[in-house]
Amino acid sequence: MKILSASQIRELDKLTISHKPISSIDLMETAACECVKWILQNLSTQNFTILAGRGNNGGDGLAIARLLHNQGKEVEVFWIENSPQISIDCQINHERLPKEIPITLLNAQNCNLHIPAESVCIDAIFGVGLSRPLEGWLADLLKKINNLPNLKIAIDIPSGMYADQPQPAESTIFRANYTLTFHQAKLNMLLPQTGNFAGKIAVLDIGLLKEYEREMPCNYFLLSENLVKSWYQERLPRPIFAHKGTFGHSLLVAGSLGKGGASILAAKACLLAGTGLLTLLVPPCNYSPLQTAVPEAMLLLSSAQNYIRNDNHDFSSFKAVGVGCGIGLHEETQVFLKNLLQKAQAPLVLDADALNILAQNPDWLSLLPVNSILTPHPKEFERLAGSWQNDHEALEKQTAFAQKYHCFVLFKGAYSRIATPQGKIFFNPTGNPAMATGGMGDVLAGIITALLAQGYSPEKALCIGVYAHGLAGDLAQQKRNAIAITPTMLLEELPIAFAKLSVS
Ligand SMILES: NC(=O)C1=CN([C@@H]2O[C@H](COP(=O)(O)OP(=O)(O)OC[C@H]3O[C@@H](n4cnc5c(N)ncnc54)[C@H](O)[C@@H]3O)[C@@H](O)[C@H]2O)[C@H](O)CC1
Ligand SMILES: [K+]
Repeated sequence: MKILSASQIRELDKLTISHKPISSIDLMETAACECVKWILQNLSTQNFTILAGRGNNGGDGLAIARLLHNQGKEVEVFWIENSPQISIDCQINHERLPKEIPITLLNAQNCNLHIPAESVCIDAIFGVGLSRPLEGWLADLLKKINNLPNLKIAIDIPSGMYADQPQPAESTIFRANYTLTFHQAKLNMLLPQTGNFAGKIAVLDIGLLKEYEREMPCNYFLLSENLVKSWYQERLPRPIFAHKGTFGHSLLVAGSLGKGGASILAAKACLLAGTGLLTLLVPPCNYSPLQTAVPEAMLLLSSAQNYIRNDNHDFSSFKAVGVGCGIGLHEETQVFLKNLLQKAQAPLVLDADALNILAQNPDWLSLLPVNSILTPHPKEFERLAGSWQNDHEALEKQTAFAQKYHCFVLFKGAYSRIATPQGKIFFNPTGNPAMATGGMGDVLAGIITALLAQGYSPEKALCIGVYAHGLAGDLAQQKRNAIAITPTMLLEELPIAFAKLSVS
């Protein structure tokens, strides 16, 4: 699914209106109907306060007010003079508002509002038409609303948030629990500095014409369940006469003194994600726990007791190699990594300390085999690529890095994003904040390595792996409504996540 810019969405809007054909007022009605459908399906609240502006986002809000009223809900409207003109469709929806709905005008002179605590607060002040940061009484009004305890829903985009441009520092933005967004999530909802204001995102289909979207140039995509399923199912069902050799032999280079757990987590994930065979290269200090916790794995031992060193093991039989989880930064481990980069014959996944070693030896980046997969969290990426002023600069750095070194860069976090050497970025919608616990990355590295070993291309292995990892995290979180989950809890759900991806 493409993540178009605000101007492309406006263009798609126009094309839909002229070619479908549908009038703009009817498109607005569809948008409002979809919002009300979502509200009725997801909330049992009786009272709603609509904050509507004077542009088309405000028009959506006024239509939502009418439709909720028609459903027997208690509705109150604050009509906010946020722009000198009233859009035509907003005016029509103002005229359509039933007289029973109380409406109060708010402007610079009169901006007092009282919202009962039990009322759900719906923000339809600004949509994607926002052209400058909110100031003065409007900014003060939003700050006041943000301090209220009410459940808050933003329509299309939280007011004050830019759709696709760098957000000026200190901007005032409506802080939503949910954002009901039309057609697609907007880029800034998926980025760390602004995304928090959107809360949970629900994408509502309002029937914009897909054939025109297809032709619009775009480098940003949101992974959809259907796309990930179709990629995963390319290698399914498993042949009846399959044997362990059919699904590849993975090598994980992981662990050091005090970090044997990382190798155990990566190993378990690699097995559950379907590698046919698994060997780990580990230091002897991790030998016993690994043999006990993961009896399925074979072990190669480093000749150094507590860390990995270059022992000239033969890696030629492995179909994929994952390196880095808990390996530490010992200088002999660094030599090992350099040697691996120079000699690797199988696709590589570089995680954690493998990335930190690269950051300490930037010259070695040129040794990265083409199409290697790097899986940094933001701090690791900063060590590799330098710091950034805002999320958009971080996105540019990620794209540039992937293109320069012809590798895939996964920037981990909420809406983890995957940069390809061709300049595309895929955002991942699965996962949740309960997954912010140590060891989650080790699990992910194991999963991606297993998918590579089974023969998926680096791009598909990475996208499927990230999606499945987040999905398993969502299943584990939902099982107990947990605030935090451990990687072990996620591992338990991994087979279910893959099973879900294996059915159409
Ligand atoms: N295809 C769709 O997605 C559909 C979208 N709809 C809704 O329409 C809005 C976009 O509406 P638009 O009239 O273009 O703009 P806004 O309502 O966001 O803004 C109103 C108006 O305000 C002015 N303005 C901009 N910035 C500021 C500012 N900082 N201070 C004061 N005034 C400002 C500017 O002139 C704007 O025009 C979209 O988000 C959807 O909610 C359709 O209803 C359905 C189809
Ligand atoms: K809004």
